[in-house]
Amino acid sequence: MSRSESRKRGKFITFEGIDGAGKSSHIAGAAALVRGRGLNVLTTREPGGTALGEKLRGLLLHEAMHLETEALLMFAARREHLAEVIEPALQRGDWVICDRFSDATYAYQSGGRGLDKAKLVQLEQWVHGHLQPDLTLLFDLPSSVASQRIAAQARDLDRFEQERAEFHERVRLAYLERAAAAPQRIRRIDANQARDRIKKLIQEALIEYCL
Ligand SMILES: Nc1ncnc2c1ncn2[C@@H]1O[C@H](COP(=O)(O)OP(=O)(O)OP(=O)(O)O)[C@@H](O)[C@H]1O
Ligand SMILES: Cc1cn([C@H]2C[C@H](O)[C@@H](COP(=O)(O)O)O2)c(=O)[nH]c1=O
Repeated sequence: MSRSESRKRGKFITFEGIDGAGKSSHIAGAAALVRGRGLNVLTTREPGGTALGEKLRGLLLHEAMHLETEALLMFAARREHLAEVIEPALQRGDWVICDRFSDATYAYQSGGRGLDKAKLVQLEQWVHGHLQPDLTLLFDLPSSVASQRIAAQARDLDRFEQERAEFHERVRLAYLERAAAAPQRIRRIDANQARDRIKKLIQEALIEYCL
């Protein structure tokens, strides 16, 4: 067995939630906590995280497309991301904190857009049947509050952010369903509270589950 094979695999942590839930604001802090324990940690995002994935992200966020094309491109970007970034890091023993992963495809493409979940189960099996996040932090927030946060940013909105409130509520419900189905992996965080309080909840979850 080679030295890299015998090394303990790093932890894979994902952050999820509807647009504007506040998850990205906490990724650097979570990474700092892990680094503070003497561990290497890499932060990344989906869709994206590789040169090709970032090009696909540009298309996904800004070009109209068939909903199956959208789901396939999400998984194509993910395949590249896993091969180029996530799996090598975990094998080195590094931790990976990823802003969204496959729970987002279930929530947005199935919950939000209505794609048959069975198709996503097949794609997930194909692309990462052997790997699931160790811990997923689900930032849960009513879509009305999330839209106010996005509106306050005063910038151009992408295709998903431009969707109606009902779309975002369906996405939220789909996330909550996934959390109920996998309580050992997905921890719901009430994102409708002060950043400091949320930071503390994240720290508690990381320590309890992984550190
Ligand atoms: N707890 C909070 N209370 C109030 N505003 C917040 C809170 N957390 C984040 N925000 C603000 O809400 C906006 C969205 O935050 P952020 O970009 O972290 O969300 P996100 O979940 O990553 O959204 P997206 O997926 O759309 O990128 C930002 O303007 C951020 O400053
Ligand atoms: C991974 C993934 C993402 N999405 C959507 C969700 C968001 O609206 C954007 C990404 O933007 P963010 O501001 O960086 O969160 O993409 C999706 O629909 N399906 C997915 O699998």
